Amino acid sequence: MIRIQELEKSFRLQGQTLPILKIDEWSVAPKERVALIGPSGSGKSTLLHIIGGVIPADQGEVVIDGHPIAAWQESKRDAFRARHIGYIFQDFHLIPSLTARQNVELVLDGSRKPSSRKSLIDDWFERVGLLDRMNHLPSELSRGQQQRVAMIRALINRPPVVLADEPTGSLDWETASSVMELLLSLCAQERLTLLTVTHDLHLAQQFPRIVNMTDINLLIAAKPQGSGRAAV
Ligand SMILES: Nc1ncnc2c1ncn2[C@@H]1O[C@H](COP(=O)(O)OP(=O)(O)OP(=O)(O)O)[C@@H](O)[C@H]1O
Repeated sequence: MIRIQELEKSFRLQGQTLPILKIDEWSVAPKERVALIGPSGSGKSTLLHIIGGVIPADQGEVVIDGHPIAAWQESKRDAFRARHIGYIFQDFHLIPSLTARQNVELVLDGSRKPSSRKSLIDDWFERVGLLDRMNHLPSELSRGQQQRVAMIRALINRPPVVLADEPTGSLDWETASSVMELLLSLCAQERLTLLTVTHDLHLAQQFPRIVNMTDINLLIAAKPQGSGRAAV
Protein backbone atom coordinates (compact mmCIF):
# COMPACT_ATOMS: atom_id res chain seq x y z
CA MET A 1 0.00 0.00 0.00
CA ILE A 2 1.25 3.48 -0.91
CA ARG A 3 -0.22 6.26 1.22
CA ILE A 4 0.53 9.95 0.80
CA GLN A 5 -0.60 12.73 3.08
CA GLU A 6 0.02 16.49 2.95
CA LEU A 7 2.94 15.99 0.57
CA GLU A 8 4.81 19.07 -0.64
CA LYS A 9 7.83 19.28 -2.93
CA SER A 10 9.65 22.28 -4.42
CA PHE A 11 12.91 22.57 -6.35
CA ARG A 12 15.42 25.40 -6.01
CA LEU A 13 16.41 26.71 -9.42
CA GLN A 14 18.60 29.75 -10.07
CA GLY A 15 17.87 31.17 -6.65
CA GLN A 16 14.13 30.66 -6.97
CA THR A 17 11.85 28.16 -5.29
CA LEU A 18 9.61 26.29 -7.75
CA PRO A 19 6.69 24.54 -6.06
CA ILE A 20 6.06 21.28 -7.95
CA LEU A 21 3.81 19.05 -5.86
CA LYS A 22 1.11 19.58 -3.28
CA ILE A 23 -0.98 16.49 -2.63
CA ASP A 24 -3.35 16.40 0.34
CA GLU A 25 -4.21 12.74 0.39
CA TRP A 26 -3.73 9.91 -2.10
CA SER A 27 -3.25 6.18 -1.93
CA VAL A 28 -2.66 3.07 -4.02
CA ALA A 29 -4.03 -0.18 -2.63
CA PRO A 30 -1.92 -3.34 -2.32
CA LYS A 31 -1.70 -5.18 -5.67
CA GLU A 32 -3.41 -2.32 -7.47
CA ARG A 33 -2.17 -1.44 -10.98
CA VAL A 34 -2.32 2.30 -11.63
CA ALA A 35 -1.43 4.45 -14.63
CA LEU A 36 -0.33 7.97 -13.68
CA ILE A 37 -1.03 10.48 -16.44
CA GLY A 38 -1.02 14.26 -16.64
CA PRO A 39 0.38 17.26 -18.49
CA SER A 40 4.11 17.57 -19.09
CA GLY A 41 5.72 19.14 -16.03
CA SER A 42 2.83 18.21 -13.73
CA GLY A 43 5.19 16.29 -11.42
CA LYS A 44 4.59 12.65 -12.43
CA SER A 45 8.26 11.64 -12.39
CA THR A 46 8.91 13.73 -9.27
CA LEU A 47 6.12 11.91 -7.46
CA LEU A 48 7.47 8.53 -8.60
CA HIS A 49 10.96 9.49 -7.38
CA ILE A 50 9.60 10.48 -3.97
CA ILE A 51 7.62 7.23 -3.65
CA GLY A 52 10.75 5.32 -4.68
CA GLY A 53 12.79 7.18 -2.09
CA VAL A 54 15.13 8.55 -4.77
CA ILE A 55 14.50 12.12 -3.64
CA PRO A 56 13.08 13.35 -0.33
CA ALA A 57 9.79 15.17 0.16
CA ASP A 58 9.92 18.64 1.71
CA GLN A 59 6.91 17.98 3.91
CA GLY A 60 4.27 15.34 4.49
CA GLU A 61 4.03 11.60 4.83
CA VAL A 62 4.86 8.91 2.29
CA VAL A 63 4.14 5.50 3.74
CA ILE A 64 4.94 2.33 1.78
CA ASP A 65 3.53 -0.84 3.31
CA GLY A 66 3.71 0.79 6.75
CA HIS A 67 7.22 2.26 6.28
CA PRO A 68 7.32 6.09 6.65
CA ILE A 69 10.03 6.67 4.04
CA ALA A 70 9.64 10.44 3.73
CA ALA A 71 11.12 10.91 7.18
CA TRP A 72 14.19 8.76 6.47
CA GLN A 73 17.78 9.68 5.59
CA GLU A 74 19.01 8.91 2.07
CA SER A 75 20.98 5.78 3.01
CA LYS A 76 17.96 4.24 4.73
CA ARG A 77 15.75 5.09 1.75
CA ASP A 78 18.32 3.51 -0.61
CA ALA A 79 18.42 0.29 1.42
CA PHE A 80 14.62 0.17 1.52
CA ARG A 81 14.37 0.73 -2.24
CA ALA A 82 16.78 -2.13 -2.93
CA ARG A 83 14.61 -4.55 -0.94
CA HIS A 84 11.14 -3.27 -1.52
CA ILE A 85 10.87 -1.52 -4.87
CA GLY A 86 11.35 -2.62 -8.47
CA TYR A 87 12.19 0.29 -10.77
CA ILE A 88 11.69 0.27 -14.55
CA PHE A 89 13.07 3.15 -16.62
CA GLN A 90 12.29 4.46 -20.09
CA ASP A 91 15.86 3.77 -21.25
CA PHE A 92 16.19 0.31 -19.60
CA HIS A 93 19.45 0.96 -17.65
CA LEU A 94 20.94 -2.40 -18.68
CA ILE A 95 24.71 -2.80 -18.35
CA PRO A 96 25.94 -2.89 -21.97
CA SER A 97 28.95 -5.18 -21.37
CA LEU A 98 26.84 -7.91 -19.69
CA THR A 99 24.50 -10.37 -21.39
CA ALA A 100 20.79 -10.24 -20.71
CA ARG A 101 21.17 -13.16 -18.31
CA GLN A 102 24.10 -11.53 -16.46
CA ASN A 103 22.12 -8.30 -16.10
CA VAL A 104 19.43 -10.28 -14.30
CA GLU A 105 21.86 -12.40 -12.26
CA LEU A 106 23.30 -9.21 -10.76
CA VAL A 107 20.16 -8.54 -8.73
CA LEU A 108 19.56 -12.11 -7.54
CA ASP A 109 20.14 -13.02 -3.94
CA GLY A 110 23.56 -14.71 -3.72
CA SER A 111 22.35 -17.21 -1.12
CA ARG A 112 20.30 -19.15 -3.69
CA LYS A 113 21.72 -22.47 -4.89
CA PRO A 114 23.12 -22.35 -8.47
CA SER A 115 20.46 -24.81 -9.69
CA SER A 116 17.62 -22.73 -8.25
CA ARG A 117 19.12 -19.51 -9.71
CA LYS A 118 19.27 -21.17 -13.12
CA SER A 119 15.71 -22.43 -13.10
CA LEU A 120 14.35 -19.13 -11.78
CA ILE A 121 16.14 -17.16 -14.50
CA ASP A 122 15.14 -19.64 -17.22
CA ASP A 123 11.54 -19.46 -16.06
CA TRP A 124 11.44 -15.63 -16.23
CA PHE A 125 13.08 -15.47 -19.66
CA GLU A 126 10.53 -17.99 -20.88
CA ARG A 127 7.67 -15.93 -19.44
CA VAL A 128 8.75 -12.85 -21.38
CA GLY A 129 9.47 -14.87 -24.55
CA LEU A 130 13.26 -14.43 -24.55
CA LEU A 131 14.57 -17.87 -23.59
CA ASP A 132 16.62 -18.02 -26.79
CA ARG A 133 18.08 -14.51 -26.35
CA MET A 134 19.38 -14.60 -22.78
CA ASN A 135 23.04 -14.88 -23.74
CA HIS A 136 22.89 -11.86 -26.01
CA LEU A 137 24.26 -8.43 -25.15
CA PRO A 138 21.75 -5.58 -24.86
CA SER A 139 23.09 -4.11 -28.13
CA GLU A 140 22.11 -7.39 -29.86
CA LEU A 141 18.49 -7.06 -28.69
CA SER A 142 15.69 -4.85 -29.97
CA ARG A 143 14.48 -2.03 -27.71
CA GLY A 144 11.34 -3.97 -26.82
CA GLN A 145 13.47 -7.03 -25.95
CA GLN A 146 15.78 -4.87 -23.81
CA GLN A 147 12.79 -3.54 -21.89
CA ARG A 148 11.59 -7.13 -21.30
CA VAL A 149 14.99 -7.95 -19.79
CA ALA A 150 14.77 -4.80 -17.63
CA MET A 151 11.32 -5.96 -16.52
CA ILE A 152 12.70 -9.35 -15.43
CA ARG A 153 15.43 -7.57 -13.48
CA ALA A 154 12.85 -5.35 -11.74
CA LEU A 155 10.39 -8.16 -10.93
CA ILE A 156 12.43 -11.32 -10.32
CA ASN A 157 12.85 -10.65 -6.58
CA ARG A 158 9.10 -9.98 -6.33
CA PRO A 159 9.32 -6.48 -4.79
CA PRO A 160 5.94 -5.53 -3.30
CA VAL A 161 5.93 -2.24 -5.22
CA VAL A 162 6.92 -1.73 -8.86
CA LEU A 163 7.46 1.81 -10.20
CA ALA A 164 7.77 2.34 -13.94
CA ASP A 165 8.67 5.73 -15.43
CA GLU A 166 7.52 5.88 -19.05
CA PRO A 167 8.56 2.25 -19.55
CA THR A 168 7.37 2.25 -23.15
CA GLY A 169 8.32 5.85 -23.97
CA SER A 170 11.07 4.90 -26.37
CA LEU A 171 9.20 2.09 -28.17
CA ASP A 172 7.01 2.16 -31.26
CA TRP A 173 3.30 1.95 -30.57
CA GLU A 174 2.80 -1.76 -31.28
CA THR A 175 5.83 -2.81 -29.20
CA ALA A 176 4.82 -0.38 -26.44
CA SER A 177 1.36 -1.91 -26.26
CA SER A 178 2.65 -5.48 -25.99
CA VAL A 179 5.36 -4.54 -23.43
CA MET A 180 2.77 -2.72 -21.29
CA GLU A 181 0.38 -5.67 -21.53
CA LEU A 182 3.17 -8.00 -20.42
CA LEU A 183 4.12 -5.74 -17.50
CA LEU A 184 0.49 -5.61 -16.36
CA SER A 185 0.01 -9.35 -16.59
CA LEU A 186 3.29 -10.19 -14.80
CA CYS A 187 2.44 -7.80 -11.94
CA ALA A 188 -1.07 -9.30 -11.72
CA GLN A 189 0.34 -12.87 -11.65
CA GLU A 190 2.93 -11.97 -9.01
CA ARG A 191 0.39 -9.87 -7.06
CA LEU A 192 2.60 -6.78 -7.07
CA THR A 193 1.52 -3.15 -6.76
CA LEU A 194 2.31 -1.30 -10.00
CA LEU A 195 2.47 2.46 -10.50
CA THR A 196 3.35 3.47 -14.07
CA VAL A 197 3.86 6.95 -15.48
CA THR A 198 2.77 7.20 -19.10
CA HIS A 199 2.02 9.95 -21.58
CA ASP A 200 -0.08 7.64 -23.69
CA LEU A 201 -3.76 7.60 -22.86
CA HIS A 202 -4.38 4.50 -24.99
CA LEU A 203 -1.75 2.58 -23.02
CA ALA A 204 -3.15 3.95 -19.75
CA GLN A 205 -6.51 2.48 -20.70
CA GLN A 206 -5.02 -1.02 -20.33
CA PHE A 207 -4.81 -0.32 -16.57
CA PRO A 208 -7.59 -1.04 -14.06
CA ARG A 209 -7.14 2.49 -12.62
CA ILE A 210 -6.00 5.75 -14.21
CA VAL A 211 -5.00 8.72 -12.05
CA ASN A 212 -4.53 12.17 -13.57
CA MET A 213 -2.12 14.54 -11.82
CA THR A 214 -4.67 17.30 -12.42
CA ASP A 215 -6.91 15.50 -9.92
CA ILE A 216 -4.33 15.02 -7.15
CA ASN A 217 -1.69 17.75 -7.50
CA LEU A 218 -3.37 20.86 -6.13
CA LEU A 219 -0.77 23.11 -7.79
CA ILE A 220 -1.78 21.80 -11.22
CA ALA A 221 -5.50 21.64 -10.55
CA ALA A 222 -5.36 25.32 -9.59
CA LYS A 223 -3.87 26.33 -12.97
CA PRO A 224 -6.33 27.74 -15.52
CA GLN A 225 -6.71 25.96 -18.88
CA GLY A 226 -4.16 26.99 -21.51
CA SER A 227 -1.50 27.96 -19.00
CA GLY A 228 1.18 26.77 -21.37
CA ARG A 229 1.56 23.13 -20.33
CA ALA A 230 0.84 20.59 -23.01
CA ALA A 231 -2.23 18.42 -22.56
CA VAL A 232 -1.85 14.64 -22.36
N1 LIG B 1 16.05 18.36 -10.08
C1 LIG B 1 15.23 19.35 -10.48
N2 LIG B 1 15.57 20.64 -10.31
C2 LIG B 1 14.73 21.63 -10.69
N3 LIG B 1 13.52 21.43 -11.25
C3 LIG B 1 13.14 20.17 -11.47
C4 LIG B 1 13.97 19.05 -11.10
N4 LIG B 1 13.33 17.91 -11.42
C5 LIG B 1 12.15 18.29 -11.98
N5 LIG B 1 12.05 19.64 -12.00
C6 LIG B 1 10.90 20.42 -12.49
O1 LIG B 1 9.76 19.90 -11.87
C7 LIG B 1 8.64 19.93 -12.75
C8 LIG B 1 8.01 18.56 -12.79
O2 LIG B 1 8.91 17.68 -13.45
P1 LIG B 1 8.55 16.14 -13.67
O3 LIG B 1 9.65 15.54 -14.45
O4 LIG B 1 8.16 15.54 -12.40
O5 LIG B 1 7.23 16.29 -14.56
P2 LIG B 1 6.48 15.20 -15.44
O6 LIG B 1 5.02 15.36 -15.20
O7 LIG B 1 7.08 13.86 -15.21
O8 LIG B 1 6.86 15.75 -16.89
P3 LIG B 1 7.03 14.98 -18.29
O9 LIG B 1 5.71 14.37 -18.59
O10 LIG B 1 7.38 16.09 -19.24
O11 LIG B 1 8.14 13.97 -18.12
C9 LIG B 1 9.17 20.44 -14.08
O12 LIG B 1 8.86 21.81 -14.19
C10 LIG B 1 10.67 20.21 -13.98
O13 LIG B 1 11.37 21.17 -14.73
